[in-house]
Amino acid sequence: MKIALIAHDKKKPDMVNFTIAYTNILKHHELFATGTTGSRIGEATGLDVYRFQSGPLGGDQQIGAMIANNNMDLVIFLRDPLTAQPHEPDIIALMRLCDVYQVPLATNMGGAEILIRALEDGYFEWREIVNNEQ
Ligand SMILES: O=C(CO)COP(=O)(O)O
Repeated sequence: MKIALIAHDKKKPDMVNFTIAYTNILKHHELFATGTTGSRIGEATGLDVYRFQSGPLGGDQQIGAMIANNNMDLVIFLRDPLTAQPHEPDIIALMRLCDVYQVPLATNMGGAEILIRALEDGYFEWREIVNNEQ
């Protein structure tokens, strides 16, 4: 599965801890991230992560483009709900595209835990059907 990992600055420690905890699951999948999040994950876990631009420089939009091509199976986006982001329109657009294409999206750690366990337990097999229909 193709998984996008994104975290706002105050949530990056949580994302690092999450990816350390679930390295054994994540290593079986294709990982994509916005620039700084991807660096932090790579340094902490050694996982192979394709890095797009940093979020404020267009990284959310690049991941959005993958979603629009139905080329992303899961998005884990640890958002900071308490800090204004200069690129808020890009963030909203990314989440909207997840809704357009029925891509599972977690925006906090609670959802991320559930989705990663669902992935491990095979609940994402329906995505293969979607992907094979393309
Ligand atoms: O701003 C972001 C998502 O909106 C994240 O970008 P970085 O991973 O480059 O910090």
